Amino acid sequence: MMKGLLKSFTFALAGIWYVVRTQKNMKVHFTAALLAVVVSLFLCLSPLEWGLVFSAIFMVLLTECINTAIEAVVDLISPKFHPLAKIAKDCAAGAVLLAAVYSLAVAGLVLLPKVWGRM
Ligand SMILES: Nc1ncnc2c1ncn2[C@@H]1O[C@H](COP(=O)(O)OP(=O)(O)OP(=O)(O)O)[C@@H](O)[C@H]1O
Repeated sequence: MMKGLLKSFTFALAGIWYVVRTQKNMKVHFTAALLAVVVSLFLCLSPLEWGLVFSAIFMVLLTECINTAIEAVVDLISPKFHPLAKIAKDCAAGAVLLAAVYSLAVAGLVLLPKVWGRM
């Protein structure tokens, strides 16, 4: 049981590492996440505000992982142009965009006013 769990965990980490290695957007997301955490540490956020910041960070990272998974499956099943393949890839990319907009909203509503207040 523990062995199976450890195996699944290793596969999941390999998946995340694949996304980091191959997707330039993921590198950008990780850099932005790190920056957001460092800035947040200086701003003495409340638990709720930390929750919003982490929800934004994880939303972006997990949608990028799902987007990469969908792209891989689509490329496997439909290497040639197909309207349904286009829908699948465009919708997956749309999910990442929505998550990015959410994270910008959190940055604008939670972090920016605090940074502004310290100037
Ligand atoms: N097999 C396909 N059939 C139809 N449209 C496709 C197909 N593959 C890609 N597309 C279209 O091209 C767009 C870009 O696809 P692509 O696979 O290059 O993804 P990407 O967003 O550039 O991601 P990445 O750079 O991470 O590979 C898709 O959003 C889709 O509109």
